[in-house]
Amino acid sequence: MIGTIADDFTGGADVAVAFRSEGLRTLLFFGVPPSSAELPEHDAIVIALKSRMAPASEAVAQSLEALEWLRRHGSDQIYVKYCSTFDSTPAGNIGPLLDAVADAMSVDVVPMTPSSPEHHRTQYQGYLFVGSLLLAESHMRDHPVNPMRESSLPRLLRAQTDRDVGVVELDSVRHGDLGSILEHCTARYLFLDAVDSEDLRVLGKALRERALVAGAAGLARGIAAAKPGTLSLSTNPSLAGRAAVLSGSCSARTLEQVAAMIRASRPAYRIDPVTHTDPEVLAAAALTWYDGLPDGAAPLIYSSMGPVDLQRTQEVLGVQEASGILEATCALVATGLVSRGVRRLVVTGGETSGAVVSALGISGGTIGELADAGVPWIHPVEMPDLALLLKSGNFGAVELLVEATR
Ligand SMILES: Nc1ncnc2c1ncn2[C@@H]1O[C@H](COP(=O)(O)OP(=O)(O)OP(=O)(O)O)[C@@H](O)[C@H]1O
Ligand SMILES: O=C(O)[C@@H](O)C(=O)CO
Repeated sequence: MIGTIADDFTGGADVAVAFRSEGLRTLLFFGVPPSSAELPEHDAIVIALKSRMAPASEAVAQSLEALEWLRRHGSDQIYVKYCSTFDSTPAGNIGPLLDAVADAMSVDVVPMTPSSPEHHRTQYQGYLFVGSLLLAESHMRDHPVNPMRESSLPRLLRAQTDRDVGVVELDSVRHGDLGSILEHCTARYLFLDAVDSEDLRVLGKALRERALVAGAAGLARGIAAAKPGTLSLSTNPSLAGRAAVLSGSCSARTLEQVAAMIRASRPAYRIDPVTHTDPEVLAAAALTWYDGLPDGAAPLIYSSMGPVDLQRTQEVLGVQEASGILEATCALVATGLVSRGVRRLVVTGGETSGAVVSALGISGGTIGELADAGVPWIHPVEMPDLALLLKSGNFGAVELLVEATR
């Protein structure tokens, strides 16, 4: 049974879809479940944490708790899911987190790759590409909270760990003896090139019995394909009820999706943390605006903004402070929307989703139909009449928010 530790909530949904797409019965939890949790039959468990941007010590503690829970509940393989654009800071948290998990499991070599061709992320000669651009030349260069200014995966990881880092180049992935490469590897971390889903399937086969593997949803799917289940993804939407979008991501694709909502003449309300810094005040104003909308409106409430405005806000308030204010505000707005009858709630951004899901008291959910690649509707255990779409910052078609809330 594959147990996965994902470093944010949208990433948890993404990797859960990867397992479900290969027919695995997959349970998705937000945070570490209680020991007493009764579990339905399953082939994979994903525990999504809010550890990506947390202080490294906190991220490590959360991950070790998740690891212990997963091993106690029958996981014989652990997958550490990080972002397909390797979102992290020079201090972590990918390195510290992997160090802690690998040490706890006494694992010598951790094979991995962020390659996720479905999301246009590929690894070649140890470099990470987004579409046809190197990571550091892509939109990730100006990511609002973790700008990525380096494209070499070994260099990125070496800044976060003292352990050795190696690369297996594409030619060896395609034509080499991966078993022997892994057996003779002296590096703790081994980045495996993969540029298409066939490469990931080859890797999945080679890694299906490894105790610990890491990467994004692409490799997770490769491994699942090597031990597929029998479930098919739901294709029957059966989604209904009042809809709203709450957007806290400032990623490039989200900005385009927000613009599409405005172009589609959806009622839109912008939360501005510079005018007020009290989340209660900001949320109350947004909800008062919502209360004035006509029945059936499917509005957008957002703080998403482009890099120039964002930088100005961050200079005035501080990066962490601005995030803290807005995440707390989104959490309050989400609670208010659900109590007012919203039944289809779309949230953009991993950190924002983490704040919202925690505020709603949702401990997990089942994976429903896909709104887009890696973006499933989630049906929360505690609120079966609510459908939740947690959208990764850079995922989805430009019209995704409009379409998902029709
Ligand atoms: N106007 C703003 N000013 C400053 N910070 C903002 C603003 N709007 C949003 N933020 C903060 O930026 C962060 C965005 O991170 P989040 O993880 O939600 O999105 P993302 O990084 O695009 O998503 P993902 O991790 O799924 O790719 C949040 O902490 C959010 O509160
Ligand atoms: O891997 C990705 O890109 C996503 O699942 C993600 O982690 C977004 O936060």
